[in-house]
Amino acid sequence: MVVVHETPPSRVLFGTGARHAIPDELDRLGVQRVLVVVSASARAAADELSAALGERAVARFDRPMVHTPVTVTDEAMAVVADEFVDAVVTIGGGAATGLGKALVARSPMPHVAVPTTYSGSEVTPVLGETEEGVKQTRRDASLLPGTVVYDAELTLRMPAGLTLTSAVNALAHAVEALWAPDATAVSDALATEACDLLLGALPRVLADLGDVDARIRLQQSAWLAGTCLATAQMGLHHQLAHVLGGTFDLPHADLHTLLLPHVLRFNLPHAPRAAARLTRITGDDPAAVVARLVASYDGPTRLRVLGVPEEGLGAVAERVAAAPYPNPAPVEVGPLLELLRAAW
Ligand SMILES: NC(=O)C1=CN([C@@H]2O[C@H](COP(=O)(O)OP(=O)(O)OC[C@H]3O[C@@H](n4cnc5c(N)ncnc54)[C@H](O)[C@@H]3O)[C@@H](O)[C@H]2O)C=CC1
Ligand SMILES: O=C(O)/C=C\C(=O)CC(=O)O
Repeated sequence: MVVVHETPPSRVLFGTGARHAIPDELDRLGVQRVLVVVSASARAAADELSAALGERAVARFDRPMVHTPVTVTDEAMAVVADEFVDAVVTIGGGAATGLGKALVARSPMPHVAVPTTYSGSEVTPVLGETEEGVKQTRRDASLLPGTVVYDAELTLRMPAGLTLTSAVNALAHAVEALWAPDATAVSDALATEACDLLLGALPRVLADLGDVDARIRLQQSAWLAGTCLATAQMGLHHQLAHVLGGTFDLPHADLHTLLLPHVLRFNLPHAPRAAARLTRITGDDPAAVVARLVASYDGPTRLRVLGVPEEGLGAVAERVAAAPYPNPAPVEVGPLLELLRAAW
């Protein structure tokens, strides 16, 4: 069998204070009319950037939304057109990055992504968009942000809950790369290092949210994990997150966090290589370790608490089983419904 490994070409500026290099990066790109897309949490960083850019910061859009609803993208596209925007800088979580990608898909232009969570979207050519409650996810090289700026100083105020769930979102990217049918020596190496680094750094950060060194390590693991998502195919875990998230408009990272132990339990008996690596890293049953980690920091553990109606689970199982993402365990309605009921 021949597997194809592609390394997506992103340029990464990494380091505390890296955000101050954004104006020079925009000079390098030769752009003049910049739209700043910003999550509510990153207003101060956007103000700082706008002041540094002066007249080049022609517009700001501050309402990116999780799961990238096309109605919100349409609003932002009107700003792109009205202001003759020729580049977008996104500062914030995966919702801001996703909106940047959706704009680039409609109006090709340079995208500088400045992530403030661990979603990893900034290094992937993946975009999920939601229209009328249905989330469609696609992959295209043109969606990958050209420049990524990782500045751990922008993550120091991330609360414990988001730190935990966003890091587990990253962990899920690495875990699924380990059992992906197109895993390669490179994706295995990235995924193994991502899991090891992340599981070491996360308890340190949760013990001291302002520990810059541990935050840097978490950001490095998110970068590695995002790169796994960029190169290897997603499986059942991401598919469940996308179908549930799009259908019930749920918080993305919370959903990943509560699903991961269940999907690990479901898949690991069918994925011996991934099981061996994860057992070596965790020193225990990987599903139990992740479940304990989430529970001990009061993370989300029940779909019903997120607001998913029990009677909606059957339709989710049927939709996923009708067109499953590639997955080591067979994806059939009955076992899937059991998994969902356990998570509910
Ligand atoms: N295409 C891809 O490769 C990927 C896409 N995604 C997408 O990204 C979105 C989820 O992104 P997330 O980052 O989980 O959440 P998010 O972008 O929705 O942010 C969640 C909340 O956290 C706040 N926030 C962000 N950074 C913060 C910080 N440093 N301190 C305090 N608050 C902060 C935001 O303002 C928001 O209220 C979903 O739409 C998901 O589908 C997620 C992973 C990969
Ligand atoms: O589920 C994830 O973390 C990875 C991919 C997506 O979320 C797709 C997207 O909404 O951009």
